[in-house]
Amino acid sequence: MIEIKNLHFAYSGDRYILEDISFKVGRGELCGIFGPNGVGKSTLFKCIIGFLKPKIGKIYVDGRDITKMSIENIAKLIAYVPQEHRPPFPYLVKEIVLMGRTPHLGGIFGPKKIDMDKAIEAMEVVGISHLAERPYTELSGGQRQLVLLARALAQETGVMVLDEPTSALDFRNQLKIWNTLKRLTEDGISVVVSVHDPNHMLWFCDRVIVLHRGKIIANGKPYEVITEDVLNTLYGNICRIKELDSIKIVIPDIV
Ligand SMILES: Nc1ncnc2c1ncn2[C@@H]1O[C@H](COP(=O)(O)OP(=O)(O)OP(=O)(O)O)[C@@H](O)[C@H]1O
Repeated sequence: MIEIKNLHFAYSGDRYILEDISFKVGRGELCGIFGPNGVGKSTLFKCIIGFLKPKIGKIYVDGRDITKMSIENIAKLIAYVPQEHRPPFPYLVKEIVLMGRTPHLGGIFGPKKIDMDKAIEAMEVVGISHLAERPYTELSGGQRQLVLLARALAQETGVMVLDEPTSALDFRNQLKIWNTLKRLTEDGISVVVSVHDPNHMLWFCDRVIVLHRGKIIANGKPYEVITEDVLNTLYGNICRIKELDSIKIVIPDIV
């Protein structure tokens, strides 16, 4: 469970990118963070994982204030899938996934069999076992996204934060990732994810937080939160919401 209280963040001076951000993500909840380019989603995620320090506010994971914790200790509680990651060295895929085990390794002894097994299992879940011996730097953007998800799975944390994890994926892999995230929530993991497609918010998330100009303008169940009014506020009048077999679907105005 993660709780953000009154978070304010500025890269410089007091020009706040994020202002008065407060929300909770319960155990086993899949929470979408939704908002236009540049609204502050990645910035929020970097605050949550301790890469950036909020000017004001607190972030609690299972009641522990992570704004006071080291990055190493935060990594035992939260796994992060960044938008993009380019390592300077052509590590093999299996080595990148094994890096997810780093917070669990004891001192100088390095990975044990259990760490290897967890990395292999994570690659199987994501469907990338066949890439294990390939250099990460030679993969396509979508394949790299899957590797980063496997690395996060291997980390075995109670909270996962994913920044646009499906942006480079084909249709089948997008659905696979959403199914994987759903399954994780069934195991009690809290998942926070940013995605640009409002339909994905409607169809897959339990809760949606909508950001506009650095503030939360809506927080609740996707069917209540993703409305034509909210989409108009974010993007102007470019789409409509229809219902098909009682499933809501956002349709662009040009169709
Ligand atoms: N290192 C930085 N220094 C100064 N400003 C930054 C920095 N990183 C991001 N910003 C600014 O902070 C704002 C929020 O950026 P952020 O990357 O968090 O947005 P986002 O919602 O994740 O966008 P996108 O959907 O395009 O990924 C933007 O105006 C961006 O220009």
